[in-house]
Amino acid sequence: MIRAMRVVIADKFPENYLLEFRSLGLEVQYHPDASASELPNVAREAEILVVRSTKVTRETIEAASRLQLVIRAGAGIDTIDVEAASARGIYVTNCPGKNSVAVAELTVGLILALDRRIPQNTAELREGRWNKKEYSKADGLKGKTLGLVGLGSIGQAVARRAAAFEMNLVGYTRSPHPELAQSLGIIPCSTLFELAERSDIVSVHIPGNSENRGLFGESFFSRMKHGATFVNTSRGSLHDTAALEKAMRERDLRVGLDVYNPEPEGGAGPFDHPLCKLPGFVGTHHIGASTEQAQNAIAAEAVRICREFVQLGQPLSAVNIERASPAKAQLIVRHYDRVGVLASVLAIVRKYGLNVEEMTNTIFAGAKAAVATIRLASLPPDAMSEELTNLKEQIIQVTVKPC
Ligand SMILES: NC(=O)C1=CN([C@@H]2O[C@H](COP(=O)(O)OP(=O)(O)OC[C@H]3O[C@@H](n4cnc5c(N)ncnc54)[C@H](O)[C@@H]3O)[C@@H](O)[C@H]2O)C=CC1
Ligand SMILES: O=C(O)C(=O)COP(=O)(O)O
Repeated sequence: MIRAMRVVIADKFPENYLLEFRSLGLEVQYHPDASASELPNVAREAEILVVRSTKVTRETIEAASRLQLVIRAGAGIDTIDVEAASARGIYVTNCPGKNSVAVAELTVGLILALDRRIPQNTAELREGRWNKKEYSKADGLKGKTLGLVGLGSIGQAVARRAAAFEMNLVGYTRSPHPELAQSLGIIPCSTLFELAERSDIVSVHIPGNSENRGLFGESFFSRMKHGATFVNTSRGSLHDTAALEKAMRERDLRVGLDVYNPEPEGGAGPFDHPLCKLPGFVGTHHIGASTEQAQNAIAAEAVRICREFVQLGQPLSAVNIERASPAKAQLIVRHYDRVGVLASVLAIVRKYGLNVEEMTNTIFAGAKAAVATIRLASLPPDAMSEELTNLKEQIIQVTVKPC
């Protein structure tokens, strides 16, 4: 008997969207408080695993023997062992762009909070002190230069909001798009250091992958203007905390963070961080994506990806598909649509020791004939094409092309 595919949701998820998973014919298991160490057990029987920041380790991937798809209900995929998933042929997808506005709103909130010292104002009021004298000192944002590192979905959303504050915008990105930058009024910087030197406020919107680890260290902060502002709502692994502390103490750098390295697992727990006690610091609890609007948009996207997966057998936007195909040749076989034809073709390909990299089979109207496109690791010898052509009862035509 074929059992329904099981989707395990191992993080907090809007409950009304759980019904939508069920309407796809999926069996839903909801574990909102699962930790990374519980996940190998929780996901053991799952075909589809949906997570927010809960870490999906190699151990989970290897324990979940039925797993076919991991959906990161968010943007950053640094919490998932994508390499382990790829090694077992498991798709990994994220929900790009669906929480960008929420992160951009928080970024602007941090920038304003740092300029006007809103949390410090509130703390003094709570302690029963009126201190207009101290808190009357603020710069204002109009005419200040905001330097955006990363001009993807969130960087662009921040740029649009900063433009409303009449700020000047400079940007640095790995994937320059001059027309887009121009349309957003962003002046491109050719290096990260140029951005550091030109900006009054730097805001970081790049992934926390291994290449970007520690990108913001002493050499970057020492190029920032004295008294400038650094905001990171992307990942804690991107900045060097000790260098940031030094810059705060020696160069009056103001710092706004939503992300830390490390962060406590789960929703609540003790937290002791060296920057939090410094006067120029404003921070939040990795809540960039945590608005109802963003979580509904993320949940709707996770459901859409599941629907696509159930209907097509694959997600169309997995992050771990080999983009540069290793195939060197295409073997195109037009054949009769009969039992065993593809098996005969593949047996001959195997006899010649050729690895199949990709393969599709398209049926023509009436289901009498089909075309198989088999992409091979190397060009086959002429003898193989001849052998295939000789299968006259099964094969209509054989073509070989390099690719
Ligand atoms: N605080 C929070 O709750 C959230 C944090 N994030 C973080 O924000 C990051 C960015 O998100 P999106 O804008 O949606 O991603 P995105 O993929 O749309 O944009 C990232 C951009 O960064 C660029 N980039 C990568 N490395 C770079 C480098 N070294 N220098 C300059 N540019 C570089 C890429 O070319 C790309 O254009 C995510 O990877 C995630 O870590 C995302 C959502 C919520
Ligand atoms: O989407 C992202 O990359 C985030 O960092 C948001 O994480 P969260 O969904 O709040 O655990």
